[in-house]
Amino acid sequence: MSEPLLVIEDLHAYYGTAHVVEGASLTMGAEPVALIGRNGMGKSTLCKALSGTLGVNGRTTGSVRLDGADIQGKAAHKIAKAGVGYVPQGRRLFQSLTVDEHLQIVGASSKAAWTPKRVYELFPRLAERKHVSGTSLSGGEQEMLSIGRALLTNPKLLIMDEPSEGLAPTVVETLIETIKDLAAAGMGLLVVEQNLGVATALADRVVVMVSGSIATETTSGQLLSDPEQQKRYLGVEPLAEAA
Ligand SMILES: Nc1ncnc2c1ncn2[C@@H]1O[C@H](COP(=O)(O)OP(=O)(O)OP(=O)(O)O)[C@@H](O)[C@H]1O
Repeated sequence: MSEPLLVIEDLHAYYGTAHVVEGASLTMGAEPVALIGRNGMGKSTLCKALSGTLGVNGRTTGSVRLDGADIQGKAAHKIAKAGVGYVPQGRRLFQSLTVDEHLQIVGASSKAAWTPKRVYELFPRLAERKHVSGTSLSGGEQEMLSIGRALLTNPKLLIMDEPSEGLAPTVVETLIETIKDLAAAGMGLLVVEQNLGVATALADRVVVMVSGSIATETTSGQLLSDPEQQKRYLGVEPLAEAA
């Protein structure tokens, strides 16, 4: 039997003395998983811990395996090389770099599955804005660039932190279709989403983070049909049409 795509066991993450992820465990295959939870529960910190981007004060313990390879506590570039693509919350682009420079600095091999050319085919809008500074793009274009940059590392697993944040509904719809296509082509997807509509459109399996660990899980169908669950897990008022 082959190993599951991602196995997280008793993962802890700290910023200095702040203990934020407190024993998170999750096993997932290539099927998309949405990670939800109220504000401050540690979702972004878990994403950072998995991608090696906690920063200078960050520290992790526990076990994280990607396709059987130990990636816990490794440097970000090694984790990327092992097959984790990370699209951070807020996109993290550079004002001093153009769209094209953002893609070129990844240093993707011209023989790799994902090249800048293929990213431009996926997002023609980026091709039109090739020479524009990363931070001059619209929110949707910035998200495309952040995704494109992550794809250039040819990930087996794409971790996305709040991809729909701050985007107009029509832009979100297009984005959902693109992300679904990537997942349908076999890329694993772990997506943090506070937007219930987006989370449930992207994944059937929904895991819930409470106080630094994965407390429970549900399905999109159950979540959408149960306003109580929505309130409990997300701390938001239920979707009007879900009642
Ligand atoms: N760099 C940091 N240093 C110290 N504490 C931090 C740091 N970043 C986040 N935290 C704390 O860790 C906790 C979890 O934050 P995190 O951003 O992971 O939660 P979240 O579930 O993603 O929340 P949100 O939905 O609001 O983004 C919060 O109490 C936050 O204040």
